[in-house]
This record gives sequence, structure tokens and C-alpha cells, in this order.
Amino acid sequence: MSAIRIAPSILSADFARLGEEVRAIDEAGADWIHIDVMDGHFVPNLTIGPAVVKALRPHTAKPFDVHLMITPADPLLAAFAEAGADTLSVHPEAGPHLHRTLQTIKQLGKRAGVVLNPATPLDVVDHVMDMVDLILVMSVNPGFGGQKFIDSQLAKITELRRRIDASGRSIDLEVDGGVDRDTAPRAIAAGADALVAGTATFTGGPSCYAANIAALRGS
Ligand SMILES: O=C(CO)[C@H](O)[C@H](O)COP(=O)(O)O
Ligand SMILES: [Fe+2]
Repeated sequence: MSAIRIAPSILSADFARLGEEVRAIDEAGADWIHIDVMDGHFVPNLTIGPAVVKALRPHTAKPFDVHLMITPADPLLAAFAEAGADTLSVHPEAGPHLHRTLQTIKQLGKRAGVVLNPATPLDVVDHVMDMVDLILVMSVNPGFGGQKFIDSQLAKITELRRRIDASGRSIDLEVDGGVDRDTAPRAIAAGADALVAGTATFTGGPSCYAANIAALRGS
């Protein structure tokens, strides 16, 4: 098992000071910067577009882990790639051709991720295991930060860990939603090797970020 990567979700940051917030979580030990892109259509919330991703890019050298909750995603993949995304993750429900979408992400030279909603079965990734770099298990329904971790996703994480190991490929298993000091160890025990955390990172303000991130890592 590789080291646990912590990806603070800037959805819980102070949007009036986003550049500063990104620098603060970088200095506090974040491995990736998780950026939640919502379109008010695929999910009932509206957040960040490529212009904001581009504006944040000079504030850190850490990888941008971009979670696209938009439909259709395909017309905007190039814009997010050019804006500075490192990983582009899509929901299979957001378009009719998941394989083609992942091909496009790879052609753009980016890491390709698939995001599984709580009710989405694992089988959706069976035939794209050879092309994904990351699989993200949603442990809340997408759309908002600050929700409660859905325990039933632990069994999915365990089974996904088994399938990733059996594939022989290096695929990150990331968990997103309701991850805090109590649920992080359970997600890790089930097989997660990357954790998204919005509320649990940003609670208490900048002076707490380093301790919050360390606690999630289990150190
Ligand atoms: O994708 C997301 C919501 O759709 C967010 O990444 C997630 O909710 C993080 O927030 P929190 O850690 O507060 O649950
Ligand atoms: Fe997310």
C-alpha cells in the first residue's frame, strides 16, 4: 500500500481568498488540491470554472485533482486541461461514452479518473481499468460539502481495492465526502489510498490546516 495522499477540497475554503487558501493548504502538507466543479445541472450547486482553475495555478505546484460534476463533460475537458488540471475525473452518468471521454482526457496528456456515486455499481469501471489512473468513490451524494459519510461505501471500497490489486495496474483509490478524523481510518482500512477532505481540512482556519491534514493522514 502506498502512502496516503490528502486532497483538501477547496469547496470549503474562503472563496474571497482562494489563492491564499491554496497556498496555505500547500504549506500545510496537502498532496493534491481537490477542485469541485459543479454545473447546477448534474448536481444542484454551481461552483468553479476553468478561469478560476487557471487563476489558481500559479499559487501552487501541487497537482490539481479536478472533480467534474458537469454534463456534458466532453466539451470542457480541453479548457480544464489548459487551465492547469493534472487529473480530470468524470462521472459515468454525465455522458453516454465513458470510454471516449477517458480517451480524450488521456489524449490531452492528463490523468484520467472515474467517479462512482454512492448508488453507482463498481461494474461500470470493469472495462476501463486499463485506461484509468484514479477511481474516486463518493461517500456522500455529490453537490455539497459538509455531509455525513455513507457507511455502505466501505464495502465498495474494499471490493474496489481487491479489483485494483488484481488488475496489476497502479490506480489511485480516492474517497470523497464526509472524510474526517473518525471516518478517514475506516476508509484507509477498507483500502483507500487518497482522501478528499473539505470541512475537515478547513475547520478552525489557517492555523489549524497542518494539524487537520496530519490527523487525516493518521500521523
Ligand atoms: O465532491 C464533493 C461534493 O460533491 C466534495 O469534494 C466533498 O463533499 C468534500 O467536502 P466534505 O469533506 O466537507 O464532505
Ligand atoms: Fe469532490
